[in-house]
Amino acid sequence: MKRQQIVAGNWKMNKDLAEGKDLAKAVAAQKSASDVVLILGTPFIHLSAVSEIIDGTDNLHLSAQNCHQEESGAYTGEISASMLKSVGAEYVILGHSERREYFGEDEALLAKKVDIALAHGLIPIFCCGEKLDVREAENHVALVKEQLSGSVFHLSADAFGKIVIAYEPVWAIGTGRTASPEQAQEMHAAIREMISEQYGAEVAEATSILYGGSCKPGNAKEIFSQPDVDGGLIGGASLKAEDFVAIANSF
Ligand SMILES: O=C[C@H](O)COP(=O)(O)O
Repeated sequence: MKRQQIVAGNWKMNKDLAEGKDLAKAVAAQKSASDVVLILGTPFIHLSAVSEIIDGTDNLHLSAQNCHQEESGAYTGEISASMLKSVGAEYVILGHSERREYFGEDEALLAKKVDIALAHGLIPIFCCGEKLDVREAENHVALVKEQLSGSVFHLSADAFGKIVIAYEPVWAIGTGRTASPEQAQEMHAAIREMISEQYGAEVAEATSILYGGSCKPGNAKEIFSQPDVDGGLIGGASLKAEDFVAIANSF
């Protein structure tokens, strides 16, 4: 079965509204006619406007970068999954290392976020990945297994079949230091094996696993050519339409 190829941009906390609209318009104007699913992961306040801009396009989709784990209530400053759905988001990035590091998000909390996102019809792009010390101690595969076990392996096979996994080695995020294609392939194959053990080969074969961490037009082709790499979660390079679309055209 052919897996979905996905290139998702994570704008993080960048671009004011006017700049974000310009970026979305530029991506919409340049996008390729290929089968690649292109996702714009915008700040919350951009979602409505970007949703209108990409409405009617073939392969452009909208993602949020986080959601709260509860349905609604007294959580000042927070945004719920149903709110995201109501403004046109189809995806939500969960478990990003910056959320883990700066906002203390752990596996138990992320499991709740994954559940509520799915309950509202959002597709989680679930991030996992090790820090440098873990990689150097060669515990990276075990660590990623813990992350997946704690946050997504409680799902039924049906529910798991809806999600996207993003492997992002923390040491490669925003550092200019990319995982080598071999390092990416090793981990992606290991993740697919974990999924296979949990849900069987069919689900594992159908799951899109994205690579993230200093992915750029110059290195995307080599990384995406690995058999278990199904695309990328792109930070810095997603802020320039030309670079983002060039990455999408790297399959
Ligand atoms: O979500 C995206 C990743 O954190 C990668 O960021 P980067 O491409 O700037 O290294």
